[in-house]
Amino acid sequence: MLGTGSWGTTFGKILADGGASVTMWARRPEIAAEISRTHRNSDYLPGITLPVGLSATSDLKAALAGASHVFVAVPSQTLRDNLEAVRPLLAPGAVVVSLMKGVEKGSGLRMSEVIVESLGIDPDRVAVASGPNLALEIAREQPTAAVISSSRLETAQSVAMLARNRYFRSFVNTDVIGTEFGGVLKNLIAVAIGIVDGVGYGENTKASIITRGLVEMTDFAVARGAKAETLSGLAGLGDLIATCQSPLSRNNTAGRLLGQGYSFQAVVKQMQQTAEGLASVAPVLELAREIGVEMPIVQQVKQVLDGTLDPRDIAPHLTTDSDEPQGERTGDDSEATSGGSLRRAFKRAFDQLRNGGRSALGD
Ligand SMILES: NC(=O)C1=CN([C@@H]2O[C@H](COP(=O)(O)OP(=O)(O)OC[C@H]3O[C@@H](n4cnc5c(N)ncnc54)[C@H](O)[C@@H]3O)[C@@H](O)[C@H]2O)C=CC1
Ligand SMILES: O=C(CO)COP(=O)(O)O
Repeated sequence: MLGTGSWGTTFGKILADGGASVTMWARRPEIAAEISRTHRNSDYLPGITLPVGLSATSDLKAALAGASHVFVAVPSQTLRDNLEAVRPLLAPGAVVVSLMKGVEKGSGLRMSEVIVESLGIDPDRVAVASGPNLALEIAREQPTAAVISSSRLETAQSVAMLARNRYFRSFVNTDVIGTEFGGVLKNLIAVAIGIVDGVGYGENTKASIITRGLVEMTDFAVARGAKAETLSGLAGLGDLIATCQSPLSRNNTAGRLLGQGYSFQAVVKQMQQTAEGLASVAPVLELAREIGVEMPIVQQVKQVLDGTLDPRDIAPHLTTDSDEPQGERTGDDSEATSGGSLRRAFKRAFDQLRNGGRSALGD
């Protein structure tokens, strides 16, 4: 496991509690020492005792030696630099799993794309994990589900077999684009929710933004090649709900501070942990512009971050977008997915027939 922040450490615990032998790589030797000696990571997971099957080192070579699966949970903007050191040390045939929920500034690449490019490995050896996975809740062993996705189903399955235990269940799919973008985009909507929370608006405003936000997420992801149904699953709607309603979410928290009137610089200074949404706004809007998808909520988050929009005005498009009443277009009836429900029903029936009456494995 590369990264001993809140998610890397929690995922290491998930794997070790499922029976795997886990070596964590920590950038800071003092964190590696604390994990190995006391089975604690008090900066990131206060009050949590880590399993004995989990140890840590700050020696990257030792951490990667003979590893069949390498999980990565560092801040997205540091991934490329970190992988430079990993490349010569990766065991032949090792599967690399991204736990991250950001896109790279400048290139706009998803984390799995950065992994393929930087390590020069086949996409079939890369998987991503996503879903409603607030680290501290899982570290407290509260029952949770996630999705593991890879272009090769067997790769996703091998990871899902490792990432399962009595409190954690992994489903699989092969829609890497949808699974990754679900995690990236829900962060941006969670920032918007935090902002209106900070302003003092109530549940109607938040439910309106979550619902319209899901349409924005689906439009964007489908235009980038995702399957619409992935955005209705754990990696889309599931994660959107968890992140938008939890004070544990760092993106939500960052938004709340903005809504309370703190500047972007002040918020960045206050955040002790990674809030990926803050760095993803600009590259996501650039990608949206390239494919001609409108993202009014994300656009307004950017304006608040830039200091050009008063947080109290963040949702005017919900009420004053147009003089003409508009039809409510949901993710399910967007052009990209028209007939989606019917097609899905047929596909489910077909999959069940193919599986001898059992439902197909997957989220
Ligand atoms: N915390 C959570 O609940 C979840 C987080 N994620 C994703 O996991 C990824 C990692 O996030 P967290 O662990 O939560 O962040 P965190 O802020 O808790 O920890 C980040 C870790 O990366 C290390 N780090 C910082 N700069 C680095 C660098 N240049 N090179 C190497 N390591 C560096 C930090 O020392 C720390 O150990 C993010 O993409 C996040 O979106 C995904 C699901 C859940
Ligand atoms: O991705 C997460 C939950 O699934 C964590 O969200 P935050 O990064 O906003 O804390």
